Amino acid sequence: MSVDFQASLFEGSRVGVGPLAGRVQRTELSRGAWVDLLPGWFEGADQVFEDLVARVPWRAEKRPMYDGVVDVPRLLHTYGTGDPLPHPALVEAREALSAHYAPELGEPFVTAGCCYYRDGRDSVAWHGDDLGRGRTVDTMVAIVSFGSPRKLQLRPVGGQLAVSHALGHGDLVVMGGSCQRTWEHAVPKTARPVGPRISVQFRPRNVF
Ligand SMILES: O=C(O)CCC(=O)C(=O)O
Ligand SMILES: [Fe+2]
Repeated sequence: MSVDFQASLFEGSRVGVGPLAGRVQRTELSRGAWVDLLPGWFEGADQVFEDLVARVPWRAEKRPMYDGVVDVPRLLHTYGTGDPLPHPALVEAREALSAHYAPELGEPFVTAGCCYYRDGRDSVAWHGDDLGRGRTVDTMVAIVSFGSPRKLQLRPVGGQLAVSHALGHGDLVVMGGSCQRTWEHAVPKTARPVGPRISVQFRPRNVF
């Protein structure tokens, strides 16, 4: 096999992220919250999706509800600070996000939460990522989406649904400013026949 042929093979199957600067579109919400969007940030998102399905040690969680326990309707795994990530493209993504947002955020993204929505019955209810510092200070949560598009909805705390983004294959969304404490987000269930979706959320230290 010639070197040229090998190079063209690699070119056609590049997996990784594109540039962020000048491409991310910011929408100011109210109360000091904002959302950045970059559709199609990932190249080779198909391959990343396949690899994540196979490599992430997905687990089902249960949580207490009334006098019993119910299944959390999605599969999960969180990579903590320093844990090796399951795909080099995720390392590339985390480094690119940390570099791009450093002037505003002042610290790197360090954890990667992974969620696997198997079909339209899997979902996450309205919440803010406010169990850690997100409850009291401005921060950022960057989400990359793979697989079937699903809606990410946003509303001000105590208010009506205000923003809905169909997050597609390889898309980036970053929630910033006061978003985790003044706004809530959700991925609603859908009766439409949808395929599986994986979401990877990059967060700074002690944001979850
Ligand atoms: O699936 C998503 O994009 C959102 C997940 C989310 O909000 C969370 O896990 O905190
Ligand atoms: Fe969240």
